[in-house]
Amino acid sequence: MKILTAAQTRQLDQATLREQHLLSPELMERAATAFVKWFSSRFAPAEAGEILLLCGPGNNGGDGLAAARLLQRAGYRLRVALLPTEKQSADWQHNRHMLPNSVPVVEIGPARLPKIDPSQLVIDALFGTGLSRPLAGLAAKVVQHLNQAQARVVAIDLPSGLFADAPQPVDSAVVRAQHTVSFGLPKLAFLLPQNAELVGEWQVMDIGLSANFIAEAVTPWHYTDAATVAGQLPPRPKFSHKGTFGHALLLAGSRGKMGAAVLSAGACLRSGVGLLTAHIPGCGYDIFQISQPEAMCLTDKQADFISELPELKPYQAVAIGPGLGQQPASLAVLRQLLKAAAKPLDKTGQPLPLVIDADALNLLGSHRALLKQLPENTVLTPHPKEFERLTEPARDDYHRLELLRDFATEHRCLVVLKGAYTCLATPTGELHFNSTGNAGMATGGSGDVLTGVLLALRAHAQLPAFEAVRLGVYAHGRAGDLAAALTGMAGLVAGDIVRHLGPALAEV
Ligand SMILES: NC(=O)C1=CN([C@@H]2O[C@H](COP(=O)(O)OP(=O)(O)OC[C@H]3O[C@@H](n4cnc5c(N)ncnc54)[C@H](OP(=O)(O)O)[C@@H]3O)[C@@H](O)[C@H]2O)[C@@H](O)CC1
Ligand SMILES: Nc1ncnc2c1ncn2[C@@H]1O[C@H](COP(=O)(O)OP(=O)(O)O)[C@@H](O)[C@H]1O
Ligand SMILES: [K+]
Repeated sequence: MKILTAAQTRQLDQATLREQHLLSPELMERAATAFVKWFSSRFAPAEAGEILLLCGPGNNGGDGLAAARLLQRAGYRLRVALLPTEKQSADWQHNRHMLPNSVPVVEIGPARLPKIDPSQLVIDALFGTGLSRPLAGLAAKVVQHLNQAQARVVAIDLPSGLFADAPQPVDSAVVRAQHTVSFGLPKLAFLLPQNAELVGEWQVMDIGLSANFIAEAVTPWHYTDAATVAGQLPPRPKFSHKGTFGHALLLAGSRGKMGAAVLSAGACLRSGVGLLTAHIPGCGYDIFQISQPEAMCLTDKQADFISELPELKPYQAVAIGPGLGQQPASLAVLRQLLKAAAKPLDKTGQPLPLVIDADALNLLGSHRALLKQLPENTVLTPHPKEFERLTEPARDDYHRLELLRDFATEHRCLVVLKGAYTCLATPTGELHFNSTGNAGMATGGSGDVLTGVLLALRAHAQLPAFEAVRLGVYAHGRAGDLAAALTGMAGLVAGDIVRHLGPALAEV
């Protein structure tokens, strides 16, 4: 699914009107109907009490007025407060005329702010994608008044004052919504941690916008949902054997962190790899062999950390990093690996697929000259702190996306910036946000599991690099969701994600 800018969203509305021979009030009616469908599925009229609808001057306000009419017809009680302006949009005026007189309407003024009860439901239809500058004056005052009231707020399309696709100055007035009900496609703003408390829980409703326009729209931003990855995992042919699905090598673990190696290995095995060999420090031999009997195991001459790189010929992909530690000898192994992987090992002429995680990323961050040696399409899986060590501190989440895009294009690699909407950056500068996963996965070892999943999928001969990583990130989050449905979020541990990888991959 694509994510468009606010400007493209307006063009999309226009393209839809042209293509479907609609009048613009008809499209607004679709939006309002979709909003009311969501609203009535969440709040029964009796539970909603008297709703306050705050209405701005543009089409977002127009959506609000149309929704007010439909809500009243559906048995809800509401009053409307209008933000005064010199001009209102044509569709706003149309819906103002359509609003029955039985809905009380008042005009807001500097000395006439609407009374808002903390227990009240408020619908925010002040501003949407047409916001052209940060809110000031009376509009800002209304938003601050609303936020102070601590009422439950449902925003139409966007919390008012929030830009759909760009940061706003700190301290600017933005509605804090508990729910945001948007139309057509998700907005970039919904996916960034800095906006979480403004957007709340969000939902996108289908209003039949032009599929042709969306297909042709050029955007770096994408959203990976179930439809994106459906059918992407190649089926296992009847006569396949363990050699068909690749032999993966995992370099992981150190004293006290053998669990990372065990979790990664388990995830790799549960993600369909044909064979897995782990190279681990001597101290981990019993731990590893007992907990992962399906994997083969090579032990390092060092007891507590990894200091040797095994012969790479047998392997179709290598992952390094989970629980590795940052010993100089392990850094030397990473150096050798980058050098060896860059030289094509087989007749395809492709470099050996690598997945680099955790301490291997920290080693790259403290020896940045090594970044120049990353083979093309290497997968890096930093969380925001690890990413900062590879680049620089970001001013905000939007700046972090810029740094991410620049990093992936400069080093021609696939960077998985982990988080609530994990963002995969590609060598061509695309950013793919993942839709699956939950806060239960914010627990030690979840990232090690992801490394194992990606290792298995990069070892799969029939999966191109980008598709493998996008699919792996999606399946990892989906496994977390399936696990949390059983354990609850607080009770979820990384091993639960491993146990649900099978069903998650079976779904796609
Ligand atoms: N087109 C369609 O058919 C559909 C559209 N849809 C709906 O339309 C919404 C977009 O509508 P929109 O483009 O009219 O913009 P909207 O967000 O209402 O605000 C624009 C108004 O606010 C003003 N304004 C801006 N910034 C301001 C500020 N800081 N402080 C004060 N004023 C400010 C601006 O004035 P100006 O910038 O010209 O000064 C203008 O008057 C979209 O979010 C969705 O809800 C759906 O119904 C689907 C079908
Ligand atoms: N709030 C969240 N919502 C969705 N996924 C999350 C959330 N928090 C963490 N995750 C996922 O869990 C994993 C955590 O990785 P990481 O921070 O490396 O953990 P660890 O180092 O303990 O293994 C990432 O894949 C991340 O996307
Ligand atoms: K709004």
